[in-house]
Amino acid sequence: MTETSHAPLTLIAPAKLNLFLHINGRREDGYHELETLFTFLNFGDDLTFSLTDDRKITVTGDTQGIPTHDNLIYKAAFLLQQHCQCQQGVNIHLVKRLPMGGGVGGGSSDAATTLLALNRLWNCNLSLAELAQLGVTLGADVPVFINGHTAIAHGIGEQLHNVELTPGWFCVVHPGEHVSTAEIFTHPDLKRDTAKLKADWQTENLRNDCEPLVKKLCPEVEKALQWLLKYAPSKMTGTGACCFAEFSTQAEAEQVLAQLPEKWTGFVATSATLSPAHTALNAHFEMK
Ligand SMILES: C[C@@](CO)(OP(=O)(O)O)[C@H](O)COP(=O)(O)OP(=O)(O)OC[C@H]1O[C@@H](n2ccc(N)nc2=O)[C@H](O)[C@@H]1O
Ligand SMILES: Nc1ncnc2c1ncn2[C@@H]1O[C@H](COP(=O)(O)OP(=O)(O)O)[C@@H](O)[C@H]1O
Repeated sequence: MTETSHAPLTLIAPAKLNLFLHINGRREDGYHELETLFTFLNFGDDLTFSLTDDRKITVTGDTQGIPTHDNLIYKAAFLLQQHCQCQQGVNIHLVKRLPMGGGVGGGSSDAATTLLALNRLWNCNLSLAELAQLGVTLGADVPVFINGHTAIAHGIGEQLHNVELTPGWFCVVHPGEHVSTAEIFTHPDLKRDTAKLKADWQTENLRNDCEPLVKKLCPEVEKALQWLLKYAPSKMTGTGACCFAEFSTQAEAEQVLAQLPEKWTGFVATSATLSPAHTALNAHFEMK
C-alpha cells in the first residue's frame, strides 16, 4: 500500500435521534412505511481517510470484530469505487463511540461519512441525490445522513423533507442492550397502523411506535425510560435501545448524566440542524 501526498482527513460520523417514529403500514417486500423526525447530534464516531495509489480498501481501528467485508464503511467505499471506476484506494481508520445497534445510526452514519468524504477525495463529483441513491442500498437510514439536514422522513425513510428545529441539549442513555432492527420489524406485536401526519404535525401526539414492544422485550430499556422521566420527558430512538431526554442547557443535561447508574453508559450532546459531517467537510474543502 502506497499512501498518496494527500494529508489524512478526519471527519465525524454523527449520531442521529428519531425525535418521533410512527409506523403507518407494511409494504409487500416487508419494509415498513414510516414517518420519523431525524436530527443530528454533535457526537459520533471519527473516521480518518488516508488515500493510497493502489485500489485497495482497508478499515482499521475499533472495528469491534466485524469482518472487513461486512463493515458498512468498507461496503460504502467499495460501492463508490465500483460505481465511479475509481483507480485509487483508501485506508479508513475508525474511532468508535456510538453503540452498535443502539438506534443512533452509527453504522449508517459511518457509511454516509465514507461516501461523502470519498466522493470529494476521489474526485467522483456525484451529487448528494446520487450518493443517497447509492447509500440506500446499504441501509434505509443512509440517505438522511447524506442529505445532512434535520428532516421528516417518509416512505421507508428515504423521502426527506427538511425542517428547521431549535437546537437543544440531549442526554442519551444506552441501557446496555443490543436491539436488532430486523427482529422488531418482524415481530407480530409491533404497532403498524398509526395514521399519517397532518399538516400541523407539531400539535399531534408524537411518539415512537417501537417503544411499547422494545420495553416488553428489553426490561432495561423500560428502566432507562423511567429513570430519565424523573428529569424530563423521555423517548427511545429508532428501534432502540438508546433513550433520550431534552434539556435547555448543557448544565442540566450534564447534571442528569452525572447521576447515571453505573450499569449504563451515556453522553450529552447538542443537536445540529446541519449534520456535523457536512459542516466539517465543507470547512475542510473551503480551506483548501
Ligand atoms: C427504523 C430505523 C429508524 O431510524 O431504525 P434504527 O436502525 O435507526 O433503529 C431505521 O430507518 C432503520 O434503518 P436501517 O438500520 O438502515 O435499516 P436497514 O438496514 O435498511 O434494515 C434493517 C431491517 O429493518 C427492517 N426495516 C427497515 C426500515 C424500514 N423502513 N422498514 C423495515 O421493515 C427491514 O426488515 C430490514 O431487514
Ligand atoms: N461500521 C459499522 N458500525 C456499526 N455497525 C456496523 C458497522 N458495519 C456493520 N455494522 C452492523 O450494523 C448493525 C447496526 O448497527 P448500527 O447502525 O450501530 O445500529 P442502529 O441502526 O440501531 O443505530 C450492527 O449490529 C453491525 O452488525
